[in-house]
Amino acid sequence: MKIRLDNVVKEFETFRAVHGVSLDIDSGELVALLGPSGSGKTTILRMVAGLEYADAGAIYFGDENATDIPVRERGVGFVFQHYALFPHMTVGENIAFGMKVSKIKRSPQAIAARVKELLDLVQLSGLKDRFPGQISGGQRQRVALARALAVDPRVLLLDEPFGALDANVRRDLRRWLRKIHDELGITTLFVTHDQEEALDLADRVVILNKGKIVQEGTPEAVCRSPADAFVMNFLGDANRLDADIRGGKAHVDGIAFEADGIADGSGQILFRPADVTWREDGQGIAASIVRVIDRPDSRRVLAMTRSGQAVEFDTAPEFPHRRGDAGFLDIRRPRVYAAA
Ligand SMILES: Nc1ncnc2c1ncn2[C@@H]1O[C@H](COP(=O)(O)OP(=O)(O)OP(=O)(O)O)[C@@H](O)[C@H]1O
Repeated sequence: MKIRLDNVVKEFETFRAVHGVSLDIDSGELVALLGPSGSGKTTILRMVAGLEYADAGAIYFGDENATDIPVRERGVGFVFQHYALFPHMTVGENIAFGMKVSKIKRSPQAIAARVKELLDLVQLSGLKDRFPGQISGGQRQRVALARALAVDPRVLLLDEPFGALDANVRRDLRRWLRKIHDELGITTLFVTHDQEEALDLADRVVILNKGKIVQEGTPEAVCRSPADAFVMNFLGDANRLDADIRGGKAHVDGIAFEADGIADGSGQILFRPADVTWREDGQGIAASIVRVIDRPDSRRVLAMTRSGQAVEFDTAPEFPHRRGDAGFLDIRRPRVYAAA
């Protein structure tokens, strides 16, 4: 099922949480809405679900305008971070619940067969008779997904479904979710504020800031060509140096970087800590080392340029330099932006 958001607006009293968002999600696509807290991700998801009404704009499911269709008739399945399972029902009963109350009547045998099929799918076959209090958090979220899938939704909506789990479980579950998505091919919209989760899982990432889409594209596209300084910063560690832009060049501490098409004035260059090489041969921005921090597989070095701007970079664990050593920062893949 294709989903289309056409200039959707949502206001809470005087506060505009979603500013005219337009988005096309292809049938079978897994799209992540990624953004900082308060950027409007959940509000957009709730409007797609029908739990919240849009103040302006329209939401289409296929060719049908679904804007005014009530939640129960939209054919959506949800998994939320805190969408608790019914504690007094077993895992099997939780999964069966939606089928029992659905308008589509199924025989008890058909429901039992579907519960078994879903338990196999989420790899929890042995836990049918346990209660939610007797299984782990990761298992509970897998049951929640099975419950959402039980009624054959046209669209799956996931709001930080793994948000409350620890990092290793999260990583396993997102690989698992991707696999299930590939098997079932249900159009899926996934909300997260975790960059790694979005990049790992999604076909396409939609990055939001203050209720607006700032960039959308494949994980590769948003990583390799961040649209602006916000996206560059939000997707990972980034160094930022003030620059003076003149005649298509960005000048920082006497070094010039390409800045084609950027108007003269103040600007900034951003680059990743992995894209810096420390040199002693005079090539790059002059700097001195302020601190060296050990990490399991690398060293993170903090340096200060002559104009007093801080830069962090990553090196091999064997990096021999220490606090106070002078050298040069050779920067690869710098991105130049006009000052915000
Ligand atoms: N029912 C509401 N009443 C008033 N303001 C609301 C309501 N729901 C959300 N907001 C506001 O709308 C903005 C967007 O909220 P939303 O929950 O969509 O953000 P989010 O990107 O999902 O954030 P988070 O990652 O923290 O969940 C926030 O500023 C929030 O305070």
